[in-house]
Order: sequence, then structure tokens, then C-alpha cells
Amino acid sequence: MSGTTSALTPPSYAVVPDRHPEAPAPGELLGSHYGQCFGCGTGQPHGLHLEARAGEGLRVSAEFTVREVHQGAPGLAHGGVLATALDETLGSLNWLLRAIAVTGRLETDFKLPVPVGSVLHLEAEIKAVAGRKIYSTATGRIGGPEGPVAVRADALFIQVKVEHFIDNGRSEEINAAMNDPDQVRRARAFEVNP
Ligand SMILES: CCCCCCCC/C=C\CCCCCCCC(=O)SCCNC(=O)CCNC(=O)[C@H](O)C(C)(C)COP(=O)(O)OP(=O)(O)OC[C@H]1O[C@@H](n2cnc3c(N)ncnc32)[C@H](O)[C@@H]1OP(=O)(O)O
Repeated sequence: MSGTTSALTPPSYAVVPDRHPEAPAPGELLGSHYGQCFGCGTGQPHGLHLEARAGEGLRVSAEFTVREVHQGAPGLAHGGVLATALDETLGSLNWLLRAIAVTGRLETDFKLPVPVGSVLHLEAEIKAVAGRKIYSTATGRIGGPEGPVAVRADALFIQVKVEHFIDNGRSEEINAAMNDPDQVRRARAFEVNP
């Protein structure tokens, strides 16, 4: 069975948003939004170390190399790890709107097994925005950027304010992040949209 549930179908009043004028230029590496992020941080030894790049329009691309620590079945990537790669790539679309948004819903199709050692070539795109809701979609291909689609997802991200993290995160990490000028600069870069 495949298909998208109605919660991921943009409502009639949804619009295709503008790319933010100060969004990173096409081809630019986006960098990690948080060094300890399991998806994109360089401070997580077993993390995905996913590197995303701005694309044209409302698109980003990213690559993730599947390592032994990412296995589910012998020699194959764990499905949850692949979902994380899709989630992280979709999350990096935030940079194009310069808005902070978190995943509300993520629906994933697993179409092909992904062996350890594979490079997953990811692409994500914003389809529409309705108020705080951002509708987006992503694919992950193996065997090259034009290879077959191994995984895909549709998602709904919800815009939040930076207080979402300050109010809900564990105080150790939040205090460390707030005392890191680089982290504060990155968080502020998203706050231009109320
Ligand atoms: C200096 C300080 C340092 C801070 C630095 C931070 C920088 C960070 C930068 C960038 C971060 C990017 C991180 C990317 C990482 C990858 C992405 C992830 O994995 S994120 C983690 C997983 N996700 C969650 O943990 C969300 C947990 N959920 C929630 O917190 C809430 O449920 C939340 C915020 C999503 C919504 O709660 P509400 O109370 O704000 O809003 P309501 O009214 O419930 O929803 C708004 C609209 O959205 C719909 N909605 C919400 N959830 C939905 C769902 N699951 N399915 C369908 N619709 C949903 C609702 O029906 C409503 O729609 P209607 O406006 O009425 O039309």
C-alpha cells in the first residue's frame, strides 16, 4: 500500500512560499544547526554526519554514507536511521525560509534495502505553506544521484519559536547552547520570520 494521508495534503488556502532573500545561495553547504545533532552534528561519533546543500528554488540536497553502526539487519541500514536521514534533510529546508520548524508528521516509504557502505543521495523540497504548517517531500536514492529511489517521505513541519527549545530542552544542553555565541547566531538567523 502506498499513498499520503490527508494530514499531509496541503489545505486549499496553502501557498507556495517565497525562498527567503537571505537564504543560502544554491550550492552552498548549509552546515549543522547544532553540533550535537544526531543527524547533522559533527560531535556525534555514531551520528549520520549528513551534509546538506542549498538547491535551486525550495530544494536542498544531502548525502549520507551508511556505516556499520547504522545497521538493522546484517549489512543493511536500519529503517529508523533512513527515516532520520529523510527527517534531517527535510529539516534543513528551514534554511530556505529562515524559519525554525520541527517535524509534526513524517510518512516514509521504504522501497529498496540500503546496504552498509551505500551513499544515500537525498533531495527535499517544500511544496506548500499554510500558516505555521510547512508541507514537504523527500527522496533518497542509491547508486548515484540519479539512481533508484530507495526511500521517500512526505512531511509536515510546524514552525515554532526559539522558546520551543529553551522551554522544553534539558537545562544542561540548553544552557551550553545559549552560552555558545556561534549557536546563538545560528538560532537568530532563523528568527527573522515571526
Ligand atoms: C539559543 C538556544 C538554542 C536553540 C537552538 C535551536 C536551533 C534549532 C534550529 C533548527 C531546529 C531544526 C531541528 C531539525 C531536526 C530534524 C527535525 C526533527 O526531528 S524535530 C524533532 C521531532 N519533532 C518534535 O519534537 C515535535 C514535537 N511536537 C511538538 O512540539 C508540537 O506537537 C508541535 C510544536 C509540532 C505543534 O504543537 P503546537 O501546540 O505549537 O501547535 P498545534 O496547534 O498543535 O499544531 C499547529 C498546526 O499543526 C497541525 N499539526 C500538528 N501536529 C500535527 C501532526 N502530527 N499531524 C498533522 N497535523 C499536525 C495542527 O493540527 C495545527 O493545525 P491548524 O493550524 O489547526 O490547521
